Amino acid sequence: MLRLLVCGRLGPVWMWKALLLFVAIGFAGQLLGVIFNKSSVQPAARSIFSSPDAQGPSLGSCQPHMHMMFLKTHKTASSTVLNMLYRFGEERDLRFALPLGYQLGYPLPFNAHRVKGYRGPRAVEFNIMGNHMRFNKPEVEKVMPADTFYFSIVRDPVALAESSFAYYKEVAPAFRKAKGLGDFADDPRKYYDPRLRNNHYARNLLWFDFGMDHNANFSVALAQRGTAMIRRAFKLILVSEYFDQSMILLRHALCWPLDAVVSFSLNARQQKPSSVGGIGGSWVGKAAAAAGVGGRVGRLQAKSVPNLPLTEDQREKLRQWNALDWYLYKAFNKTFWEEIEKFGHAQMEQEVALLRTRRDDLARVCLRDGGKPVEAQRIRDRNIRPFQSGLVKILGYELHPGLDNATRTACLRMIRPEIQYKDVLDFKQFPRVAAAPAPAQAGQQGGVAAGGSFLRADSSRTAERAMG
Ligand SMILES: Nc1ncnc2c1ncn2[C@@H]1O[C@H](COP(=O)(O)OS(=O)(=O)O)[C@@H](OP(=O)(O)O)[C@H]1O
Repeated sequence: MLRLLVCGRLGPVWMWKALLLFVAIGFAGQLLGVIFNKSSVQPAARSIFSSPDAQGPSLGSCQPHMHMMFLKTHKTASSTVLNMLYRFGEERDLRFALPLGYQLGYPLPFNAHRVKGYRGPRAVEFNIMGNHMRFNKPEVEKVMPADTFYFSIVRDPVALAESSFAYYKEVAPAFRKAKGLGDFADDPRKYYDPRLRNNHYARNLLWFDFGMDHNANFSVALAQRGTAMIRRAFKLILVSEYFDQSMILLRHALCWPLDAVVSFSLNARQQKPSSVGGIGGSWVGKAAAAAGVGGRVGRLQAKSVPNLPLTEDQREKLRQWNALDWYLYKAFNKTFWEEIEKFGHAQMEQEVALLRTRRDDLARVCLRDGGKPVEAQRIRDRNIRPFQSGLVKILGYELHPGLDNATRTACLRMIRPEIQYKDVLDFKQFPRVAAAPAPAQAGQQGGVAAGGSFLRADSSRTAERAMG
C-alpha cells in the first residue's frame, strides 16, 4: 500500500495527508462528543429503591390491596408495622383515616367520629387505618370500605409486660407503685386496682386493645369466644417474635412489593450491652432475638430484658396474671405456624433470607453507624428524634449524610418516628386546616406519653388528655 502511495498510483500524497487529517479530526470529534454526552445526559444515579430487588420475587397476577385496617396493639412492634403502612400510603397518595390527635380515641372504644375528615358512614373513601385504638368493629366499618383487609399483631405477654412496664412505669398506677416488674409479678394484686385509669397497661393489654374486658376472670370458654371473635374480624394475625416471617405472610396476603415490608425496628428500648451476650445493643441482634432466630425451639420464648430480670417463676406468674393474653397468644402463634406450613417452610426461608439481605442493603445505604439505633439526644436532626417515655431510652436512627434527594426521601420515610410521620401525613391530607405545627417541629412540643405512643395535650379529648 505504501509503495502504491509513494509511487503515486493511488493519487497524490497531499491528498492522502488531507484525508488522514480529516479522519483524525472526525475521530477526535466523536470522542469529545461521547465524553460530552456522557457528562451532560447521564441519567441520575439510580436509587437503590428503584432497583429490581425492591420488588422481590414475583407474586403472580394479583393486585395490591388498597384498603387496610391495622389494629395497632401496644408494645408489639406495631410502630414498625405502622411505618410500613405510612410509607406505602404516602408513596401512592392514599387517604389515611387519621386521628384528630395522635390516637383514635384510645383507651375509649373506637368511635368513627375520632377520624379526622369523617363525614358519615363511608361518605369518604379511606384506604388505611392504623393508629392506636381500642377495637370496635361496627364503628370501624362505618369508616372503612367493605373490602378492607383487617390485620393485627400479638406478642408473648411476658415480653410485652417487660416492654409495657418500661414504657408505662409512670403512667399505669399499678406499675408506678412497684419497684420492678419482678415485684409486680410476685404479687400483682397488691399493686393493681381495676378501677384506676391506665391500669389496662398492666393486665391483658392485648385483650383490652382487641376491645374486650381485660379484667374478666379467665375461663377457657371465654378465651375461646374472644379468640373466635378476633378470627372472624381479622384476616391475619402477625407474631412479633417472628417479625420477618410475619412480613412475608403479610406481603403475600396484600400482594405488596418486597420493599413495602422491609423495615428498621422502631421504638426499641435501649438494651444494656452485658445483657444479651455478644449481640447486646445491636439492632441486628435485637431483631434476631425478637424474631426467634434460634429456630422453632424458641417459638414461645420471650427475649430476655436485662434491666428487668425475671425469674422463671415470675414469668410463669405473669402468664397467669395475663391469662387471657397468654391464651390468645398461644392460639394465634399456633395459627401463624399453620399458615407457614401452608405457605411452605422452604419458600418461607428463602423469602426471609431475601428480606434480611434487602434490609441489610438498605441499612448500609440509609443509616449512619452501620445501622445501629442511637439514643435520641445523639440524633443531630431533632425532627427525627423518637418520643421518650418511661424508664429507658427509646432509640432512633441517623441518616447517612450526602444521600441524593430521592434516596434521602425514601430512607427518611423508613426511620421517621410515628408522631412526626403522622404530622407529615396530616399536613398533606389537610393542608389548610391542619392544626398541627409544620411537620418539621412536630413531636417536639407538649407531648404526653401515654396510650401507646405519644399524645399532645388536646382539650377536646378528655380520654387522651389526662393520661400522662
Ligand atoms: N422488627 C421488630 N421485631 C421485633 N420487635 C420489634 C421490631 N420493631 C420494634 N420492635 C419492638 O416492639 C416494641 C415497641 O412496640 P410498639 O411499637 O408496638 O410500641 S407502642 O405501643 O407503639 O409504643 C419494642 O420492644 P421493647 O424494645 O422490648 O420495648 C421494640 O423493640
